[in-house]
Amino acid sequence: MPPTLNRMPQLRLALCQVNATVGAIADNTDLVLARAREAAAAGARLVAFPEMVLTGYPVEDLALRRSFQRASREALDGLAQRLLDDGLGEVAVVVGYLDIDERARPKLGRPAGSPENALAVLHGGRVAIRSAKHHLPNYGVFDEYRYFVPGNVLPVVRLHGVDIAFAICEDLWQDGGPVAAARGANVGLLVVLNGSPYELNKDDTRLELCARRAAEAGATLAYVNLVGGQDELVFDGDSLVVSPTGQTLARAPQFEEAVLVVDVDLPAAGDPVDLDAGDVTVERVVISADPLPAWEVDEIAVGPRLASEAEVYAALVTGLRDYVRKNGFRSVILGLSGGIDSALVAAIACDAIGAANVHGVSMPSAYSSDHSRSDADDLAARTGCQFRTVPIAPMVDAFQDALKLSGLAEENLQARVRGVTLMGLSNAEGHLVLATGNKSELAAGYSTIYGDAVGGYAPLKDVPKTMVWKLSEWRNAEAERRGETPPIPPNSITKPPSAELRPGQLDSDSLPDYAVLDDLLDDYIEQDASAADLVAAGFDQELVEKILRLVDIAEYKRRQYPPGTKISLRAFGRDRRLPITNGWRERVPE
Ligand SMILES: Nc1ncnc2c1ncn2[C@@H]1O[C@H](COP(=O)(O)OP(=O)(O)OC[C@H]2O[C@@H]([n+]3cccc(C(=O)O)c3)[C@H](O)[C@@H]2O)[C@@H](O)[C@H]1O
Ligand SMILES: Nc1ncnc2c1ncn2[C@@H]1O[C@H](COP(=O)(O)OP(=O)(O)OP(=O)(O)O)[C@@H](O)[C@H]1O
Ligand SMILES: NC(=O)CC[C@H](N)C(=O)O
Repeated sequence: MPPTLNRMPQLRLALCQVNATVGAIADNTDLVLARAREAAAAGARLVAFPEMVLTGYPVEDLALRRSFQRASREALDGLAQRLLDDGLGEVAVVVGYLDIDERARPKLGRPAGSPENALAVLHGGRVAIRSAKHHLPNYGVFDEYRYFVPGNVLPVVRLHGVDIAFAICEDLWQDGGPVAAARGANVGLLVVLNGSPYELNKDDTRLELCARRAAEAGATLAYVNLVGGQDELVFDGDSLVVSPTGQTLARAPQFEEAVLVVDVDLPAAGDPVDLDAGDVTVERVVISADPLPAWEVDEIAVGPRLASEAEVYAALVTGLRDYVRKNGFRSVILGLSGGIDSALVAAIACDAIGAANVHGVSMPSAYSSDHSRSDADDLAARTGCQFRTVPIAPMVDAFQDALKLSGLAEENLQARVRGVTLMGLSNAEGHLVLATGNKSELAAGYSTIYGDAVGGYAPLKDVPKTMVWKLSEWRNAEAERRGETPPIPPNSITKPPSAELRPGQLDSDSLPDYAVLDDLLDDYIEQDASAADLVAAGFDQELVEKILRLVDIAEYKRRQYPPGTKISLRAFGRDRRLPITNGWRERVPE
């Protein structure tokens, strides 16, 4: 860094969007150390990691275990020492971790020793300052009041002549608290550690939020987020830096690990002032008061944004890849019906873990069409996945001889024999079974429980059927653009959907057109619209009553369905918790 004329103090900061694994404290600590080394080698003086990076996020009830709390604290102290031992003692490193509040909190009804969602700034081999998250999210997928006690300290560090405040994720989303206190404390930089899960278009919301909060704090805002999958959640990274005037100074790629190194000009720290901090206590520590010699700041580095389909597809690939990898699997298996759902799941799986590790099984029954076999065959040829055929008619016949089922019971037998077949092959060969159902089917209960609903992970669980078609078309077009073979057979995209459980069966025999169904479901599930709202919005009353009833009575199926990647504002699972035993039915008033 050649010295030039200094106007404002400068700082090179690094935002490390890393893929931590929940519970794997030792591995996460190694990961932090490796990325901190990389950032320091690139000249960074402040290196920031996401929320609870040492434990992974969200830790759920692991937060309540004393042994886990202690391990997190020990990892923090060990990390401070290892940074020093590695010659990084002069670099300030901020990490999120699980801590313990030693005070009793009688007003909250919490004893001494309650868990905290905390951050610590490490410098010179020790913890320079620490604090706990103020605002605990308790909506959607979050349950933080169940675990944590809130903090009330805004930590401010003077580093190379700049005052820097730190906060954690939800602290940014709520008015007041740390952001307002940062303004009162007259800081030049606000660093926010995040564990913010992906939802479609959330990157736009975050950018707008960061710009607004930077203006409110009167400070440059650095936002660092996790990346990678954790059960039903996917973290998309999207770390960024915005100036107090709302200019995006840097932005990391989505769904990839990255160390975003950014040079920022920041106002020199003045005498400490703590105006109007409300309920927040400002704690200050000086690490280094003198500014660094100035240098030419790097150009603005703003990574390109993904279009909607590309973004959702990347989320689904990331979610599946990390579920497979983090749970110790190497391969997956799924039934290939020649239909669009199983074709898209296969394409996602091939992109996630490689076609050689994806095992497709065609399981024709007496009612299977010729195209169900030829389209499945075509998919295997296009993707290069492993492929075999297991005819199920003899097994179905054996059950039928013993049980003499008829109607729906007989139809569902085929789906159940396929479930048994896939689970048998999973047990024997060690593959994770993928369920292929989409959000529209799951909403309407249109799947056979313990049949095609068996599996360990369900990639399309939060993807409505109309989006299944869009993603398939996008993935094929993307292949064409890259000069590759489109993975999904065009016939699977264009043919009418059918469960093929009886001759000539079509989804449209039981369900309305998927475009209408998805619109209605979006209003009912994502917006909590009532039956009256839906009729007022123009949906046919009979259809509204039929579909809402189907959705309500299928809650038991959803509870038993495998986990799958969340991509929407309200995914089935933690985002939408309804009683199974439920006497409430939505009706249009007379
Ligand atoms: N509240 C409750 N709590 C716990 N269990 C409950 C329950 N209500 C019913 N059940 C159980 O659930 C059973 C009924 O559920 P289930 O056996 O699934 O059967 P069911 O929902 O009646 O039928 C499956 C439907 O899904 C369609 N399907 C099947 C396969 C694939 C596809 C596709 O396109 O992908 C569509 C099929 O055409 C049919 O319309 C009952 O026999 C009972 O044992
Ligand atoms: N003949 C078959 N061979 C292999 N698997 C099958 C077969 N039929 C159904 N399945 C499995 O059961 C799932 C449910 O498929 P089904 O054909 O009943 O309706 P779907 O929801 O339209 O799915 P798809 O679009 O994949 O056909 C399929 O995705 C597939 O995994
Ligand atoms: N971990 C958190 O506090 C996340 C909450 C926040 N509203 C988000 O989704 O980004």
